[in-house]
Amino acid sequence: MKSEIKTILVLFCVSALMLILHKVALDRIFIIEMDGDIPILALDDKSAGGSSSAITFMDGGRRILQCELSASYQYPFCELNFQLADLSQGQPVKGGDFSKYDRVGLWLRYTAPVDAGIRLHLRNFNPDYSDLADENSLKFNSIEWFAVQGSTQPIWIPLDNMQVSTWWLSENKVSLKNSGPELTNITTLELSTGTMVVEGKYELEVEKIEFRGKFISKEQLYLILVSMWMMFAFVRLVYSSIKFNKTLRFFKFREQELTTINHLLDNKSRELQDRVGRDVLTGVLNRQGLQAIIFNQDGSINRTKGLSIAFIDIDYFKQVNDNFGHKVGDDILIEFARLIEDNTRHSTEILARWGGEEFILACPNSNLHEVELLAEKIRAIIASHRWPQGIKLTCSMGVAQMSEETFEDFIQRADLALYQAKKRGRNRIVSAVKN
Ligand SMILES: Nc1nc2c(ncn2[C@@H]2O[C@H](COP(=O)(O)OP(=O)(O)OP(=O)(O)O)[C@@H](O)[C@H]2O)c(=O)[nH]1
Repeated sequence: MKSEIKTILVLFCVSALMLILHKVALDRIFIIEMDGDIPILALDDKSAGGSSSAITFMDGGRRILQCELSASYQYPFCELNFQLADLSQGQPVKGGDFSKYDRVGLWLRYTAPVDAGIRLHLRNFNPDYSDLADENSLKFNSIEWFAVQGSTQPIWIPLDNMQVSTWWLSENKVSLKNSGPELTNITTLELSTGTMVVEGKYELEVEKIEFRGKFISKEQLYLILVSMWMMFAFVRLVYSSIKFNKTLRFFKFREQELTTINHLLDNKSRELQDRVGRDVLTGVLNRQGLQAIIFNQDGSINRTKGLSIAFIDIDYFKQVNDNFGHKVGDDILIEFARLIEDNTRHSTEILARWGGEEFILACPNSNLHEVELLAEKIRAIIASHRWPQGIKLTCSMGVAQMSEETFEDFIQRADLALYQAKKRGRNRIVSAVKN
């Protein structure tokens, strides 16, 4: 941001400097010296059949034109003729390109019998309409102005004010394409007496003629400035978009990272929840796990057809521990749980370790008769299974179907039935009395 402000300030200063420089400097100047190399002639209307006479000479650095104007010709004139290019036949015409200048300054004094005008002609050569054999075919880019006598020096004339004389257009039958002012190949500059003249003596003193323009036009300067600012805006836009994309990519990456972490946390939390609900030794559900399945969120019991359980207890398990050691006891517990799970349907028959050597087989959609049949099947499997170390193992069960009672009362009824099974000699099933 800081560097951006710096750049804007620099651009602003450069723009201001360029505008100021353009205003006060960077001038293109061309001076026509009165006693220099440029041939300067005095011309009059004698060549057109008139009888005016003109002479020129230098006086203290000033070019003087003295003219005796006679009305014998329809358009009498005298002029100072500055020859800027060689117009000899057979040579390519190399005039001056005055289109590069904005204005011309004239340091002159004019004396006339009346308040007469004065004319400036910039004659242009263009092979489209000019013929070296005919001096009159050079285009007349002209201007005539009045109030010359006593005017402040210099007189600045904007070159945009030059116009092509209409008499010249019609005399030379110039096409529309070539009818506008043209200053690219100026061969001659003429300072001539005006159109509304009377007979008498005229004198023109010229000290200096100076053309001025700018090396860079206003339009070019504005184009450079606008391009500069547009370039800055473009670079800034590209930079911002790259930066934005980078930030976007970073945030997307972070989002992916967070999603992965969330997944991991989810899995961990599920794993922990699972561990809390499972018995560490046998891997089957524990008390908590069973209750989480049996109870709904609102505390009600999840049953459609009915909930029946078999409360299972291994017979004389203490003796197993005592005779074969706790480790064997553990292995027996693990195998006992696996055997029951292998012989039940996991989707509808849920085994949980209630504590010690006690298990509950819960059947959420079974009635008492169905669970009695299942219990009997399991009892027989346990009793006939080949246990390690040749151990003979049996189990007793109390089975019950839940009725309108609390879960605790229901378990207690099944427990009582189990107690009865133990009392009646073990390795058997007793159904709980109905509530
Ligand atoms: N190895 C092992 N033994 C356990 C575990 N939990 C409980 N026991 C043992 O299980 C035995 C249960 O004994 P009792 O309650 O007297 O019952 P029993 O010997 O099975 O006799 P009845 O139930 O009356 O048939 C105790 O010795 C406990 O130490 C366990 O996780 N591992």
